Order: sequence, then C-alpha cells, then structure tokens
Amino acid sequence: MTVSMLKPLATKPVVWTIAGSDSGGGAGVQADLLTIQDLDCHPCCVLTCLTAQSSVTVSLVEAVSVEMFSAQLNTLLQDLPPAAIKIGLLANQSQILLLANWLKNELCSYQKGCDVQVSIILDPVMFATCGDALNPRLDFSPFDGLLTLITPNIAELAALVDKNDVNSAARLVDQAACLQAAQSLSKQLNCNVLAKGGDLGPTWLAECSQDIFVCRDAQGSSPLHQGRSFLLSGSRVASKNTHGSGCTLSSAIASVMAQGYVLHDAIVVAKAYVTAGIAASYQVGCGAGPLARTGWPSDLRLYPKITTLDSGPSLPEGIEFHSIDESLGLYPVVDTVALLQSLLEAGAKTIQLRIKEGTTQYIEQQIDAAVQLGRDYKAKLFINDHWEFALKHGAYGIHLGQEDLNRADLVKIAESGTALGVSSHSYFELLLAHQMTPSYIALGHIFPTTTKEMPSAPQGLDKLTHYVALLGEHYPLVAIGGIEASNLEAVKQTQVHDVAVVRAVTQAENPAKAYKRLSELWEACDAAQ
Ligand SMILES: Cc1ncc(COP(=O)(O)OP(=O)(O)O)c(N)n1
Ligand SMILES: Cc1nc(C(=O)O)sc1CCOP(=O)(O)O
Ligand SMILES: [Mg+2]
Repeated sequence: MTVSMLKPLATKPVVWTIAGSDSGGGAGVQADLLTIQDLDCHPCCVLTCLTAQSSVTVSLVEAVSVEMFSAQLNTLLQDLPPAAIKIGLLANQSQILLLANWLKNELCSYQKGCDVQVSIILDPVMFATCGDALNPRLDFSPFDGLLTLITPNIAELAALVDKNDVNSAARLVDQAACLQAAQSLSKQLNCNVLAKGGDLGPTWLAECSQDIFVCRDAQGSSPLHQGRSFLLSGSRVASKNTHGSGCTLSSAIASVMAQGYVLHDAIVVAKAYVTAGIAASYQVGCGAGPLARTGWPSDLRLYPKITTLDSGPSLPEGIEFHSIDESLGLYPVVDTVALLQSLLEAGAKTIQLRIKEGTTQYIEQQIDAAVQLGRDYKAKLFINDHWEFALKHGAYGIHLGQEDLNRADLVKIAESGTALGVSSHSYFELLLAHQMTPSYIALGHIFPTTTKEMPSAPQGLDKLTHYVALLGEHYPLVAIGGIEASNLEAVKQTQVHDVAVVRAVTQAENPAKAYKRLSELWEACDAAQ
C-alpha cells in the first residue's frame, strides 16, 4: 500500500487562534496552540504581532503588516476553515477594523455557503500577566454583533465599559459592580460576556476564582439559561504560575465549542481545564510560570459551582434525596397503567408512568393504580411530572425535568423519602443537577427521538462518555433518547449505568416481549474497560 492510499482515520475540528506570539512560550499563540491540540482539535494560527516577552517583562510589540495579516486569514479560509475562532492580542486599531470587516464579509459568506456557525471568542488582551500594558486603549466597538463571547478580566472589563475613565477599574471592587459592568458590556457589544475574576485575588475573593457569565443569547443552550447571569465559582489554586491563563481559557472555550458543545458547557469545561492547568503548572524564569496541559477535565472537583445572579428561578442546594443502591437496569417509560402492568408482569423492576394528557382526575386515578401495582410487584415506580399525586399516593420516586424543578416542593419530596430523578441535556445542566444531589440523573437525548420535541440537539455517544466520566462515580446515570436494540451495545460501552426507553418498548408489537429481550440484551452487553 502506498502512502497516498492511506486515508486519515478521523478529522478533527479546526480551531484558529488570531493572536500574538509570546517569545516566553507561556501565553499568546504558544498557549493557544498547545490548548487547542490538547483538547483534540487541529490548531491554525493567524499571527497579529510578535512580542519580545519573558515571564517578567514585555520589551517590544511589533505588529505584522496589513498584507501579512489579511493573507493569513484568506489563505487559511480556503483550505482550513474554522469551526471556532479565538481572538487574542490585536496590535492596533487597524487590525481590529480589518478583522471586523473580514468577519462580517469573508467569514459570513463562508458560513452562509456551508450553512455552518463559527463560534468567535474574543479575549480582549490589554495587559500581560506581568502587568505590562499591551494595548489598553483600543476600541473594540467594530466587533459589535460579531462575537459569540468576550472574556475580559476585571481591568479589561473596566477599560471596555468606561473607555474615558482612567479610574474605572478602581470602582469594580465588588461582585455587584462587576455584574453591572459585564451586563453593560454585553449590551454594548451585543454578545455574551464572561468577566474573569481570577486576577482580583484577595481584593475580591481569596479562596475562590469567581467569574461572571452574562448570557445574552447562546445558540443551542437550554431556553432556561438564556438571558440570565451566573456566578461560576471554582477553587482558587495557590499558585503564582498563571501566565497565559486567559489565553488558555479562551482557546479552550473555542475548542470545546468546536467539538459541538453549547457555550454554557464550553465555559464550565474550559474553567475546569484552566484550574487543572494551574494546579499542575510549573515555574520557569523569574516570573509567573505557564499552565500545564492536562487534557479534557473529568474530575468533578475541578468544575465550578453555578449560582444565578439575577431574579430568575434558581435551584436549592443541600437537600438530601433518597439514595438508590440497586441498579435501575433497563428502565421503560410508559403512558398507561395497562402497559405498566404488563411490563411488571414481564419482570420490570424499575418503571416510569409518564402521562402527558387527560384530566386531573384521570391522571390521579392512573397514578393511584400505578402505585398499587408498583407495591404489589415490589418495583421502583417513578411518576413523571405529577409530584403532588406521587407524594399523595406514596410512589417510590418522581422524575422531573429541570424546568419542572422550579415548580416542585423539593424539600417536601426529600423529607418524604421519595426518590428523585432529574433530567439533564448538557454539562451545565449536569452540574446544576449535581448541586441538588438527586437520586439519579438522566442524560438525554442521546440519539434522535420522535417521542417528544427536544429543544437541544442529540448528545451522541462522545458527549455521553464525557458525562459518565464526570459523574459516573457519584450518581446512578440513566441514558435516554432513541435507545433501542441496535445501539444498546454502543451505549453500554460508554459505561453509563442504566438506560430508559419509550418507543423501543411501547411501539413494539408485543411490548412485554420487547422489554424482556431488551433487558436481557442490556444485561449481556459488555461495558468498556
Ligand atoms: C428517565 C427519564 N429521563 C428523562 C425524562 C424526561 O423528563 P422531563 O425532562 O421532565 O420531560 P418529560 O418526560 O416531562 O417530557 C424522563 N421522563 N425519564
Ligand atoms: C421523555 C424523554 N426525555 C428525554 C430527555 O432527553 O430528557 S428524551 C425522551 C424520549 C425518549 O423516547 P424514546 O426512547 O422513544 O426515544
Ligand atoms: Mg417533565
């Protein structure tokens, strides 16, 4: 076989960094290229400038020519179009104007032609970690409406919202002031904002690194989280080696989005990635050392705690729900008591009654009858949505979606000893579910489904594998959505504990027989080692 006959096994999403070179190797394109590669994307680089920089000083910044800047953009677009772009240090105002026009014209026509959406993350670099100013007086307004996300630190946020006030940074001394500034920047540039609190150190919060995320409009994210502001609190690692942490964060966000994750997910994964990188960082030179590259973060302790910073609904924490110690197995979800009974007779030990239509009286009667049957067959019967009837009639458990949680009395559910299963459709929702420690977490929808209209895209097996790596040790995890005999083996390979099915049982000619077959298949499948 000749070399030209060998086909690449898999293509990686292409991520561009448009940024400056850090001769010290800790920040700039050097940090971005390492990050993008570490997160399993292919990195391309459009150099804006060279900096003569070490870990302690920046002695010279020299921009590339206009011709070179444009040539890099156009040459790359022909052959290596981006799935996501991270923009870092821009050397002067003409680079901002040129790039904004290029994004508006060239990139937009590429996106229209191929029907793709390229995520654009701007880290508005103004100061190096050593404190030296790089370009504190640039006007970023030409990027109005062109960005997915901007990620200023507090000094940059202050300079961006109040360009004419040299003391503006001094006024951002607390969370409320930072939130207001971030919300105002979001309006000003018509984009989502992640205001990084990492640099503030002891003047703001010594033990946490807290970022403020203002979501204006994040494509594909849950409607529950649009137009909302969040505080993301991670542990602050006691290390001075943070050179390039902003570059790493923004290029990690771009890389995670290029892998098909929504913005909310990309932000929490990238924040965990930076925390892990600082924890494993090392010292070179006399100043701040660079972050280590530690791969896709799967340790739950690295992930931030999410709290809402607005008057919208928020989930409670610290409630203890019933803990489930037996595996749920293949878990059918049905909409009639007759079907429920036939599956219990066929041996189902976990089952859900999910009724979406009918009068209140009918629904209560069905739940009452289902609870009786659940008891008779010693099965774990979950009731979907109707938590009050579930409590009234003493069901084993309740299943709620994240939008349902805001309407339920969770303390009452916990105090009654009733188990609670919670749906999730993203890293962000997984973390929110984890913060309320339910009895199990459902992960959906894995494959396309026609059972219900889903606002999110199918997650697929790669995402499922990441979710299981993050939470598999902590909760029973149930995969749902489009699961059937043909994909059971692949689902089992992700090491998810249990699977819930609707159509694969309810639409079978003989549901009881289909249940038995699927259940046996699931038990017989081998999980990946
Ligand atoms: C096991 C399991 N997982 C997810 C769901 C979906 O619940 P929810 O998000 O509340 O949506 P509806 O079922 O109410 O449409 C579920 N029912 N069971
Ligand atoms: C009820 C439900 N909840 C989902 C979620 O992702 O939360 S997916 C889903 C439908 C699953 O049906 P089927 O097995 O027929 O695809
Ligand atoms: Mg529901």
